[in-house]
Amino acid sequence: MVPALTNQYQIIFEFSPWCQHMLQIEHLYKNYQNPATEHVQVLKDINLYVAKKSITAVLGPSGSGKSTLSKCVSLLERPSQGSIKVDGLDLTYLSEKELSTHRRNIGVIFQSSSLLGRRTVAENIALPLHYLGVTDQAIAKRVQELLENVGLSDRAHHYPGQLSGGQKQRVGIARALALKPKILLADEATSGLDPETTQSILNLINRLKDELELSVMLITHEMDVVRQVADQVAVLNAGQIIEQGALQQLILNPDSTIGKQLLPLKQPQHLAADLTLLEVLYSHASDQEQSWLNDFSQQFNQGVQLLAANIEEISKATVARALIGFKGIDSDQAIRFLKTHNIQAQVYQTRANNSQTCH
Ligand SMILES: Nc1ncnc2c1ncn2[C@@H]1O[C@H](COP(=O)(O)OP(=O)(O)OP(=O)(O)O)[C@@H](O)[C@H]1O
Repeated sequence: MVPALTNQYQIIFEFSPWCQHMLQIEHLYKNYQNPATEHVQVLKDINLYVAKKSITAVLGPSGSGKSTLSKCVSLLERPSQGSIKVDGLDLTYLSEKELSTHRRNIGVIFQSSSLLGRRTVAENIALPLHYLGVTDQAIAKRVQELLENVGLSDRAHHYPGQLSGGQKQRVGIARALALKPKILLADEATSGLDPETTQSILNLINRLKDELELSVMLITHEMDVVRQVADQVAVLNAGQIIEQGALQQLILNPDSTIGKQLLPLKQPQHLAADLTLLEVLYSHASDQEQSWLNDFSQQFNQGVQLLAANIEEISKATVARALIGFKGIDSDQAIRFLKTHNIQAQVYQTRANNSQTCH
């Protein structure tokens, strides 16, 4: 039973224009109690928000709880505690009957597109509409629209067995969008696809997000996927979120572990012992030239060596992590100078130094 007061608040929240997050997961816990096993806590105090027209990636190693989180968000599994609000409405309070209506707001794409092999592409896409009792004429129109959206108009009468992995996934996306959901939940949607197909599926999800104003939660273990499309990133480890934030902010945070993994720096093999080493981090608009290395040399009248660099185009900006080395310049002075160029710098700990510290 939903208390009357809570219902009122839910209704006010549902229609309020200032509710900027389409999906709000708050203090979510999931425990399992199997007869064969002891009490298992799989998710612990998960707090996660997905804004309208944005992509939040949930990244985590095997066993970290990604599938369980996905099942909780689509309410295939009931959370043990906490709330899952879609457009302001808490789904965890709803009865199974109410849930069957509200679940339509969440379209799910799975790793293997799980299509019915004996149904054509058009019939697979039409399934959710059939279950809802939509008329044949309306179904035909909607399926045509969806086929165009995912670029498969010429495959309507093919069977899944006649499609490539990427095409099957496009059918899965069309089916997930059939009921015009507000949220698209992509659960390992590109796992097992080659890099080119992965890129095309991510481009499609990105385009549909903008055109259909979707909020996307993308569950993945692939770093490349996150780099390519995520606006926000949350890292799940042993059932807890250990880091989260905007993709670019995490990369530009020198203390972020996921930032280092998203934009790693390869340490050169041989580093002269007398070099002062700085790790630098910066971003600038992709059409802006950066001449900070020249400026640095001129300022200190000393040569500077660029020893390693990883430069990526991320969220329409150039983001770089680099290692520079120089002699005869005070490192604090160098760090202060770089700051005037909006470059963050810190003294670089070589692996040899790090292992000395550890021992
Ligand atoms: N029904 C269940 N009963 C008990 N434990 C479970 C149940 N389902 C999942 N778990 C446990 O929860 C943990 C997280 O599992 P989950 O499948 O969510 O992880 P994952 O991050 O999706 O892993 P993978 O990437 O390998 O699919 C695992 O230790 C798993 O054994």
